[in-house]
Amino acid sequence: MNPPEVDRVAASRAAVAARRARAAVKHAVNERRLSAVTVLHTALASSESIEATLRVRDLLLSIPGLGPVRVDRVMQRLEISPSKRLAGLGVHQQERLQEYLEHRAPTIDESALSRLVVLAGPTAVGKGTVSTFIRENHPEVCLSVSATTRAPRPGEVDGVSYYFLDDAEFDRMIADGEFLEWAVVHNKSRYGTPRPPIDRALAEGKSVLLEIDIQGARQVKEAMPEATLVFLLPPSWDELVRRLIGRGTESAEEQERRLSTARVELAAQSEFDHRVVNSDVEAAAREVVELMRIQKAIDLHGKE
Ligand SMILES: Nc1nc2c(ncn2[C@@H]2O[C@H](COP(=O)(O)OP(=O)(O)O)[C@@H](O)[C@H]2O)c(=O)[nH]1
Ligand SMILES: Nc1ncnc2c1ncn2[C@@H]1O[C@H](COP(=O)(O)OP(=O)(O)O)[C@@H](O)[C@H]1O
Repeated sequence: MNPPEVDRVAASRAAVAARRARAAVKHAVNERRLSAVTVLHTALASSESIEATLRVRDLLLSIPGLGPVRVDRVMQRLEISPSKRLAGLGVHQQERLQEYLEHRAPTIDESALSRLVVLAGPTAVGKGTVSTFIRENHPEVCLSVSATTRAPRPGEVDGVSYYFLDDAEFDRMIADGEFLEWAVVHNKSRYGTPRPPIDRALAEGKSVLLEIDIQGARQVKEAMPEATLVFLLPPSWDELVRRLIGRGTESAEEQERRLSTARVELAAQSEFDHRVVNSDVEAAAREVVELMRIQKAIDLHGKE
């Protein structure tokens, strides 16, 4: 290699190394191992630092809870051009950015809790069918897998449909505080929402959907008031009865018991933030996902 070529190779290696270092900083902010304010301070302290070469836009985008639309709006308000790097900020821009990062950028709780949506409704209204449709068609939505003491039905897979536990293991999880909520449903089996996977998903900025009963929905609202509660309704009472009987998974006696619970549950619909009628599975699923999007937008943009 002649000298100019050696220079070119060295320069391109240095560029790759700098790109990797910048990506590592953004990743650390995204994982909340490093705060965006610390990155700004490091950049301002030394124009030679990797942090100084970060674009403001990329730094903002690495903050969980900030999407491109909101970032563009924030930058416009801070009067910082999209291509600006941290090292190139004027004094007033630095002050405005610092003030935003310290006081107005989303915090862990704000970005996490707002994306928790609970789907509840009476037995056989189609909660399972609608949430399965969402799981299969909207991979961006994280579906919580509940734990239960009831026996698996044919075709149900442990860890996918539910975590099927015995009473002792369920007791242990209650004692260890591992449930966000739990309840005895239909006066029979216990069902609960394991908390750690939800905290993890929310911390990663994902939307989480819980398909649980009404007692559980109330407990979630109590524990996390920011959660959005959606009530799934049948097109009519007769259709609900038809669906329960048509599913054929319960004895006549069990069906009676569930229908009497359903009457009480239908009366609770006014406690919910939104109501969705499940006439058509795809349309109902779309409506629920749309509500999650709208809710996310309100939570994120409404705070600006
Ligand atoms: N509180 C609570 N309820 C749950 C949970 N998981 C499922 N359920 C509810 O338990 C009820 C019984 O569910 P399942 O045994 O699948 O029977 P289904 O009612 O016939 O669908 C349904 O109303 C579910 O919404 C959970 O983690 N917590
Ligand atoms: N929109 C719908 N139209 C017709 N049948 C439906 C619809 N949604 C669900 N079902 C049927 O109703 C029955 C009960 O649905 P399921 O999802 O098990 O209810 P849930 O989980 O609320 O108890 C199932 O047989 C399902 O195939």
